[in-house]
Amino acid sequence: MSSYPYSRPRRLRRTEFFRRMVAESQLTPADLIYPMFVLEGKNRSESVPSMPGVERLSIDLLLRQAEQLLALGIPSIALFPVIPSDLKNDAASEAYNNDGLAQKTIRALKETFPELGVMSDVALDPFTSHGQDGLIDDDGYVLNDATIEVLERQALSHAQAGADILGPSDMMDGRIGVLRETLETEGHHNTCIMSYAAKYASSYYGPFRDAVGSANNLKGGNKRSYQMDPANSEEALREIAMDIDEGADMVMVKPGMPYLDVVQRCKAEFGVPTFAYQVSGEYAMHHAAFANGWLEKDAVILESLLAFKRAGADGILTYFAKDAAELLADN
Ligand SMILES: NCC(=O)CCC(=O)O
Ligand SMILES: [Mg+2]
Repeated sequence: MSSYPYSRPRRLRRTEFFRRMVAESQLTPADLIYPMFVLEGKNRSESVPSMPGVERLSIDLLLRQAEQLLALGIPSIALFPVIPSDLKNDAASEAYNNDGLAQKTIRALKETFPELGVMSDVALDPFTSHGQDGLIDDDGYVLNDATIEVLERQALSHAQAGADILGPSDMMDGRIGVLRETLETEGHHNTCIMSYAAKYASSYYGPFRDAVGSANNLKGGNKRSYQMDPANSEEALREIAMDIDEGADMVMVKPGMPYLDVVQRCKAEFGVPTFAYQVSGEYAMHHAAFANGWLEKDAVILESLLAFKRAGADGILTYFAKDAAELLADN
């Protein structure tokens, strides 16, 4: 490499056409997955105060939104059901109800918009009375293998409903292998798994728990006995390696921006389709700054998402998906 004055990096920054010619990463609507919250009923929408612009929608309204997302070029949504408390119990039995809210929504989406990818959440926290992602023993410890048996039934019901992608977000050990095996045995060879492979016990999930109404159930409890310690990244690579080995088609790191180092290491080490989840707390803090006029909304949304691409992510789950796709269409 030659040095100054022969080399002047600013030459390639002088005009927009130069900057575009040498840009190393690009953000497109195809990189975005939009998480959506669905509730029972008709013509119902509820806002989530800690997530401005995010709404819980009944199936009819969700379908209308889905149409807009398709028009914007967003390839897939991630679906999260909001379950009324009288359907929650310690066994999470509503999770595998074939006529449950998630299952009904998946069917409606796939019937109406077969060209829109639907990813379902495989985890028990929306369905347990205690808000943990699994079954618990008398001490409140989340049981690994007993939980997997319920996840298996839940996953199968989602696959039968037509989900394109299962997103196990629970962090039980070994669940990817069990789910893959069940899918194969039951003839769902083409149902994909995007594993929440490195999901951290993060404090950035608060607004999501407001959105699905599990914050109260959790009663100040935490998920540190199964989700990862924010201190660790070697362990993340081991977790990801295990999930790939067990049959995950795609892997995810979560949260997003505070964990971009993990995203980068994952992509560099394994070269598999790698996704990151820009979680509710990241969305909320951006919005708080926008509302105060402290950050410029449009530019910061796009910069925050481009950062994931630069780190090596193939796609981003983000509540900004619609905003970003609209901005990209305008550009
Ligand atoms: N299993 C899905 C989540 O926990 C989402 C978290 C968030 O957006 O904060
Ligand atoms: Mg694991």
